Amino acid sequence: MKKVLTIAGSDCSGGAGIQADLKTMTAHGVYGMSAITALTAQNTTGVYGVFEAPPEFVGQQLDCIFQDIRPDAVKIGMVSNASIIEVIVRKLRDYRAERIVVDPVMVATSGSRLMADAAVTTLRDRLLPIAAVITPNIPEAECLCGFVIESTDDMLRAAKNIARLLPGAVLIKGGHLTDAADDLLYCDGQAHWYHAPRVENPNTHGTGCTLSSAIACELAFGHPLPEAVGRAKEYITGALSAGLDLGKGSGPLNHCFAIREE
Ligand SMILES: Nc1ncnc2c1ncn2[C@@H]1O[C@H](COP(=O)(O)OP(=O)(O)O)[C@@H](O)[C@H]1O
Ligand SMILES: Cc1ncc(COP(=O)(O)OP(=O)(O)O)c(N)n1
Repeated sequence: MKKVLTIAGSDCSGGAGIQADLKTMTAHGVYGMSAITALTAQNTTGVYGVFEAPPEFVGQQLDCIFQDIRPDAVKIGMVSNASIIEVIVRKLRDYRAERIVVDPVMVATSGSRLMADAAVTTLRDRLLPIAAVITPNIPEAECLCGFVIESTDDMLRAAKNIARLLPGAVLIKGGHLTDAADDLLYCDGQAHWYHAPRVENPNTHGTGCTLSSAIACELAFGHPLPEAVGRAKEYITGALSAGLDLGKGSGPLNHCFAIREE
């Protein structure tokens, strides 16, 4: 069985973070493991508290994982401060971790900050260089490229600009542009578009976490990145389309639509 590790924050309401990642991994038929960077008190209406793990404890979790069950791929989500990022980079380099997917989570869709401003520089300079692919949404891509993204042409310009920051690839998610849900992968100097109709579902909590975990699973199976992204995109569209109406705000996805085996 393939093994995939998520390094991310916990969402007690189960829609995003570690919980979304592990559900995605189980639905893909891989063995999921987690190193928790922070506990959040959140639900479908917002994030009400964040309790960061001490960096050395994040390191201890990574030692326990890599010294026992080596992951085939790693997804990194919420990393709220520079010290946590530094320890993750050091450990992943020491253990020569492969197939690293970085979702540069900065702000939850509800508006709450999940990364300190000061950590963005460390993310850019230290974490992005070890990623096979990074998966910013539109506001995160704007933060990395420094200009406003309002169209698919802007997405391409931003992807080329961000690609200069890292040796790996960039997937800009278009979920925050209004008319469709088209994502752009910029990989080895080539643009790959993934077109999908917008699903009329207000319950989108955890879409970014789910997509990045699904990409990590597909990379663990050995699919080349453009194909892995295509398969992950089908998964996210399916989980959104299957619908689930839980909570008073933007509810979680339905991961039960596709319990599948590879
Ligand atoms: N209403 C929607 N219909 C279809 N796909 C969507 C919808 N909203 C988001 N997506 C897709 O979900 C994935 C996550 O995108 P996005 O919501 O932009 O990221 P984040 O959750 O990080 O803000 C992308 O593949 C995006 O295209
Ligand atoms: C613990 C935790 N990690 C990440 C997020 C953000 O989730 P994401 O899927 O990127 O987007 P939204 O759910 O905010 O739309 C989170 N909320 N909590």
